[in-house]
Amino acid sequence: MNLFYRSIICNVVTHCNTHTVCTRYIETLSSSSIQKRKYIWNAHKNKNLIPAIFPRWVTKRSLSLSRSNTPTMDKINKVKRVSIEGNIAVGKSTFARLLQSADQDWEVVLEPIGMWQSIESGSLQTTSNLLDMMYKDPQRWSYTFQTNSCMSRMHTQLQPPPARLLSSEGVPVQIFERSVYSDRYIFALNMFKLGCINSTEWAIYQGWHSFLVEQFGHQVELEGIVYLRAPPQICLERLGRRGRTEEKGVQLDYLETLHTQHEEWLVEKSTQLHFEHLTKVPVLVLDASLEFENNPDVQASFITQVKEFFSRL
Ligand SMILES: Nc1ncnc2c1ncn2[C@@H]1O[C@H](COP(=O)(O)OP(=O)(O)OP(=O)(O)O)[C@@H](O)[C@H]1O
Ligand SMILES: Nc1nc(=O)c2ncn([C@H]3C[C@H](O)[C@@H](CO)O3)c2[nH]1
Repeated sequence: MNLFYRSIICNVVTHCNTHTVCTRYIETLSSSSIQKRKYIWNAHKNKNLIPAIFPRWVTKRSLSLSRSNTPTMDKINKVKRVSIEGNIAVGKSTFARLLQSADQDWEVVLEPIGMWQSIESGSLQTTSNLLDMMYKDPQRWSYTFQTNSCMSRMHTQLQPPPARLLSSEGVPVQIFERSVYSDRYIFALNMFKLGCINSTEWAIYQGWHSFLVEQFGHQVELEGIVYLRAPPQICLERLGRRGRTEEKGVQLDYLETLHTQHEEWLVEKSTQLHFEHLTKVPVLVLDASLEFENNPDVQASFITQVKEFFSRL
């Protein structure tokens, strides 16, 4: 199945004009997805839409795959994909940097927050800070924010592993800070529960999220999740110390709702998931309330646990 999806991408690149891209893609979709074909075909007819949707998501990964032969695909498939999940300011980026320096076979991909803070809008070369807009007026901007954050996460998860990982003799791992899954099962769901995303927006979000995750198949699947767990009160203190301007209005109750979402998805497993593989992904829970930043003993213990976890995936 993995090779199946990856061969689609190779076809896309080999025939790089837009018309062929669409035709090839449509030909290779599963025979039961009539509706999906119609959707893509209609998109294809709108000449402005297609270049914006397909090639940007597939280009980077596909360029490397187009030159690839079966041994290279084997190497790509050997790279495991893991996400780091956890509440706001729990220490994911700090932990990710620690992992990056711990092992040459690990490649960390941080959350693209800079993109959300600086969205190019219009021809006047102005930028909008969507993160700020979302925090200031969540009712108005949450759906837009989730659309953008999920697209950027999708893009991130489709990036090919660096050459260093492909030539690794050990256990190469791509580590993503959050994922298309936390986008839906933590943030978007939380915003829906808080009434910041209405039921129509929620239905639309879920529709395209399922569609995209299913179509990209194994390329966006994770082999493991590391959950950094800490009480919301500790996250609030760290958030305050970090002092990111957009987050000034974040209150404890918001962090508590996000904490509940994490617990339901990753510990209690009571969140209703829509992807079979996701229900089976192993989760490593680490006690992130420990002040590990300046404590080499805690750091060493975390790295040992992570290494052991990765080796079992
Ligand atoms: N284990 C820790 N102990 C004490 N302070 C920490 C710890 N981990 C992170 N910090 C501090 O907490 C703040 C938030 O950390 P960081 O930016 O890594 O969080 P994050 O989870 O990546 O946040 P976000 O959810 O916004 O992406 C930083 O100031 C960092 O120095
Ligand atoms: N609403 C909402 N949806 C998301 O998918 C999402 N992902 C991250 N964030 C916020 C948390 C931090 O302030 C900041 C950096 O993580 O961005 C999000 N907010």
